Amino acid sequence: MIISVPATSANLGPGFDSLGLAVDLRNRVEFHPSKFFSVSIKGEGENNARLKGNNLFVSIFNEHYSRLTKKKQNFKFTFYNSIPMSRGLGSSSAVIVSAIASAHEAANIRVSKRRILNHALVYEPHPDNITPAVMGGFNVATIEKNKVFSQKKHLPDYLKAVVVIPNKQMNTSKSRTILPKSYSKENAVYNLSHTALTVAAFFNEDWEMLKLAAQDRFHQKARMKTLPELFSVQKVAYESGALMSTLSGSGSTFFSLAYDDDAAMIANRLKQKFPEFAVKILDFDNSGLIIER
Ligand SMILES: Nc1ncnc2c1ncn2[C@@H]1O[C@H](COP(=O)(O)OP(=O)(O)O)[C@@H](O)[C@H]1O
Ligand SMILES: N[C@@H](CCOP(=O)(O)O)C(=O)O
Repeated sequence: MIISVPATSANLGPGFDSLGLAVDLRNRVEFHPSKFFSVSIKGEGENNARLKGNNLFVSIFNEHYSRLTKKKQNFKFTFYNSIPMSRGLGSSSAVIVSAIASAHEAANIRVSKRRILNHALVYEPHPDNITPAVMGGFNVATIEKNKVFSQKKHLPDYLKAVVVIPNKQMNTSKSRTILPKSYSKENAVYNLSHTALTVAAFFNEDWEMLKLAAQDRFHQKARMKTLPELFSVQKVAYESGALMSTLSGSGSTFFSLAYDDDAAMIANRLKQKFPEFAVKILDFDNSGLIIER
């Protein structure tokens, strides 16, 4: 059995903790019961010894497996990781979602995606990454009484993501500590109206509206200042035809959305100007969590 979960780009400018979409870059896990516990990692994190001993996936998996079965069982886990860690592409959400889904599969208990999402909220209290990780597509999400309420929009094939992935890791919880504790009414209204416009533009497929809509006064600037080259990344992406260009999650990745026909040129310009950063063109993902039995 293989369980896979896509990378996600959260916030999308003004939609702090509420907007996110999924891209076609997946972490996969295979597992089966075994006499001895073992972890093998291929791809991202394969040289990180810490992940063999103290692994977020394993601790969440064990918690759910013992809750569901009241039993202890060793498993052999093989991880195939494509999502870079702490770069604003939702690696922690992917791990949380796949661990919860895997534990249910291991316990032979069928569970809805919505339920997996609500379990995931316990480990990641903002819903903007976990929602597209589970559901795929573009999502707007909120929390009421410890549950996620969300709406999804499928993303068309003629759009691509162009992502610039710096080498620098930005830990999400640390990056949240640099944000202001409160915002003025003016800035709150600014973000509220821009988030609403971004959501409407996605649902109405008014892609040309996104550049104006996806402006933020809550978090981007403060975070980008820790890696100032990101201001130039955004400028070059827009000059080269990006429809929107925002910090991905808490960074350090920069996410741009573009028409299929423009994506290669945008990526080439970004590669040329920022040879020190990885640049990838990705499809959007509309599936979210996939369980292949
Ligand atoms: N493939 C993985 N396997 C195990 N743990 C992971 C994996 N990916 C991410 N993590 C955990 O999530 C942490 C990164 O979380 P975070 O800083 O929120 O990054 P991101 O922005 O990518 O979600 C890592 O330090 C690690 O504890
Ligand atoms: N809304 C969160 C999103 C964090 O995304 P990540 O991919 O960096 O974990 C935030 O802005 O802190």
